[in-house]
Amino acid sequence: MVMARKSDTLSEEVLPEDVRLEASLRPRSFHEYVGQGLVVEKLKVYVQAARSRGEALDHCLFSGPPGLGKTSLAHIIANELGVGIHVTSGPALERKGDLAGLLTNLNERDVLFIDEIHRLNAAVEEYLYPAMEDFRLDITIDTGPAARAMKIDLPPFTLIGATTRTGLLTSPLRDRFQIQERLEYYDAASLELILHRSARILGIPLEKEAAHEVATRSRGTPRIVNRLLRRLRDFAEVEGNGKITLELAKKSLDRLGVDASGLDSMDRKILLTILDKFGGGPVGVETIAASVGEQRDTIEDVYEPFLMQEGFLQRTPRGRMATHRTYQYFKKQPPPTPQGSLF
Ligand SMILES: Nc1ncnc2c1ncn2[C@@H]1O[C@H](COP(=O)(O)OP(=O)(O)OP(=O)(O)O)[C@@H](O)[C@H]1O
Ligand SMILES: [Mg+2]
Repeated sequence: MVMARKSDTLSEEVLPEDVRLEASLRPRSFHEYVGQGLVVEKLKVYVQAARSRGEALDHCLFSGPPGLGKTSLAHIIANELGVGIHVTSGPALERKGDLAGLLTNLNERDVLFIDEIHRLNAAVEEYLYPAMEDFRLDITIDTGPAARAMKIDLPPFTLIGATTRTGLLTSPLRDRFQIQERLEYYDAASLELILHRSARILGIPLEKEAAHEVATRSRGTPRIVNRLLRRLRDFAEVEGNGKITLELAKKSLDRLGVDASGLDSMDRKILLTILDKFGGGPVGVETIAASVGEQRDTIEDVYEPFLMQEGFLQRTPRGRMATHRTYQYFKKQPPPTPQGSLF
């Protein structure tokens, strides 16, 4: 289990309490899965088609920032296909034998879900190619002069891979997924629906206006919405009458370091580093990572996509740059350039 490194940011890795919470709140069918409209519409068609032909669904690759619902989708697809799901992750498959064990245990049309598939090691990855393409395993028995190559037939199955960025996959692996979908950040309306659903399941009284406030301050991410709901419940029970009201939500979110634009403390730290230490950029992501004490991958997977979508950050060939909006947000004056104003 991955432990969070810092407690003052919203967007960090999965906390142990999330694992329990998510199991109870995870949507179980397409019907319960809120948002991602176009992706879900397409998947419904593919699933129905595969079902009616009695075939395994084509291999699927889901990408997108953490907490947007990749794992949930994999479980839903298996459910809707009416097949079993076997769950593992890239780092867990250390040796070819680990993968062979899983593959030879699959039933016909089952789903094999590999989370963090970009972290598969090269030997295991190559072993996966014939399994994906021809439902076949090429194994070698014995070593040295006695070594013999053997082929094992596998039942047709569906591999579902999840990754934060498709760019992290080698192209031979990526090309073997016939279905590739990218999950986007959720709009506030979808997050509100998710909040109300979670509040209902957990029995937490939640005002409509409060739900709207939380939804607009959750970095477009269902996992964060659910995490904040839990924290607000604590505030409501200890300092209020148990109900999450707009006033309580606003006050508690401020105290949690989540501002009105939904930026958390690490978001602000990154932007301020670019503004104050590097004159607004351009500055390389490695340098930013070192300055804020975060890993480069985390900056690229978790923080940058949201900051770029919200117009706080620009990626240029020479590095990351602050935008007009960043200066406005921090109430700072953009630096003058020889041509006059930068913007
Ligand atoms: N579309 C959705 N509708 C309702 N709830 C959702 C949706 N997507 C995600 N959630 C909620 O957010 C939680 C996190 O989702 P999930 O674990 O599927 O994300 P993920 O993309 O796999 O994240 P990671 O990259 O960290 O593995 C789920 O347990 C669920 O409660
Ligand atoms: Mg996941």
